[in-house]
Amino acid sequence: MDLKSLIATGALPRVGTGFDVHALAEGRKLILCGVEIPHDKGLAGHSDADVGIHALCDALYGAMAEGDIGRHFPPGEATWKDADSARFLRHAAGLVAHKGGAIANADVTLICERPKITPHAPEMRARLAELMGIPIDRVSVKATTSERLGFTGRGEGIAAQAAAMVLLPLGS
Ligand SMILES: Nc1ccn([C@@H]2O[C@H](COP(=O)(O)O)[C@@H](O)[C@H]2O)c(=O)n1
Ligand SMILES: C[C@@]1(CO)OP(=O)(O)OP(=O)(O)OC[C@H]1O
Repeated sequence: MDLKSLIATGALPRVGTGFDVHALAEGRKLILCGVEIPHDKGLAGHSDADVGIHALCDALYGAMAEGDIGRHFPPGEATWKDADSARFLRHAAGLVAHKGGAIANADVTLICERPKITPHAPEMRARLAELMGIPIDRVSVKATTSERLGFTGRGEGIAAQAAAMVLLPLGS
């Protein structure tokens, strides 16, 4: 059902949050929120390590009380080796639709000193919106440094946090 009809039926707005971290390593592509970004290092992981998408998936699963990404795609399982994380986000969004719900909005924050995220944010928003099947004006991608503090400040890794609101029929 579309968002407007769900609101009219008194569907319950449910919020979810997600957080993820991946280490930066030489010889890896940097893929953030579904977009490949030119950088001297990429994120290490079993999958493509798209930290933004992983955090967003957890926000969607959390909003539905459906566990986390590792429950749906067990860590280290051979099938997910170098997997495109787009697949995980399509699954999370598909589960919302399967329950008769809709995604109201999503907001991702990437935490790193480098690369600069803002120039890539429009493309990231467009990709996330496409994968979730919602309009781009309901998808936000932001960035912050950690003022050179901690592992993100030292450039050892990138962290992401996400929030999403989902409307679900009552009782689902
Ligand atoms: N990797 C990043 C980090 C930050 N930005 C942009 O810079 C602004 C200021 O960041 P502070 O951590 O100093 O508050 C931030 O609001 C972003 O617009 C960025 O593009 N990429
Ligand atoms: C989706 C998975 C699958 O191996 O991807 P990873 O690259 O291992 O990423 P992580 O965020 O550490 O854990 C989630 C995993 O379930």
